[in-house]
Amino acid sequence: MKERQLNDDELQNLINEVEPYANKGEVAEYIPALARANKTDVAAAVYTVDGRVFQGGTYGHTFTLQSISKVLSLALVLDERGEEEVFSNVGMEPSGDPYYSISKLEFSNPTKPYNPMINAGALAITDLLPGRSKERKLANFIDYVRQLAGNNRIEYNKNVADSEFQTSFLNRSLLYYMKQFGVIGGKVEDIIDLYTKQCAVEIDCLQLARIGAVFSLNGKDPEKGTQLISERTASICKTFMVTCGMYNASGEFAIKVGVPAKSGVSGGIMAVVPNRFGIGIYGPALDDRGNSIAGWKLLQKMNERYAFSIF
Ligand SMILES: NC(=O)CC[C@H](N)C(=O)O
Repeated sequence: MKERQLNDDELQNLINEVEPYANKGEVAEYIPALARANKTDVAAAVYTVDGRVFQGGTYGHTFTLQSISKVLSLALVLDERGEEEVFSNVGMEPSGDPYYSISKLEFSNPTKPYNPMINAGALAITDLLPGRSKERKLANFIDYVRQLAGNNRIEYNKNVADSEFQTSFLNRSLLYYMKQFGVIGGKVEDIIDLYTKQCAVEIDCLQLARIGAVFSLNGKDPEKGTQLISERTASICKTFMVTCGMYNASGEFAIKVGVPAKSGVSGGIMAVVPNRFGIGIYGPALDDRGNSIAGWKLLQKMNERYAFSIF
């Protein structure tokens, strides 16, 4: 088994090789609080399905989930409400457009966001989170992340949530458009409040790698063996990660790395190597399509060394 060679030193060596790429990227600035990230940070953790852990780089830091939260809210909503309800509101096709794009919404008839990994679809999924109030929905989401990450102190970062809430004009536009056509049941301001908090849930690489390991194990907790996500839901989520998880670079990522992965604008990437390990990466310098530039390179190098592409 190739991953036997993986250890902290190997991981650190690979991180050293990709660190220079961080200088070629830019941190996200459209959410003011994210603009303060340290551009040169690169960190990674690997959580194997038998519970071994490897870490390297600046791995102590926490960061916010941002778009990685989309795959977790989808998992929770699918298990709570079932496929039929979810996919009557949101589609299954990659859009090929940037995550914030509004253009395809107008051309879908009936109005339906293309998939749950772009903002329009993710906002529609947030509207379906279980709970009678937005406070309850947020608490349920955070509890869920805590279980997946194996840490019950996980919280959302209020500064990052406030900062996005005050500047989310485009996401509000997507919501108002969908509200007009009946895709959204709740109030726009409630959904934007909940969504910005969901995106601001704070995590570190190791916790993210552990969540990846749950997906690698088809939904099973790597320590307790309990089923945290149903097998069917885990499979749907992994499929969306392959087809849409790296935004409009998902096709190139499938060719160059070849595993389910989801990135966020904070610079996080969660990658899932089925039946082997979960990977959590943080590198806030982004490429022009919004993926961590060093994180992508690191996964590419890891695939070259450990041959984990599923294709
Ligand atoms: N790509 C992302 O990570 C986007 C998430 C961010 N909260 C937004 O909606 O704009």
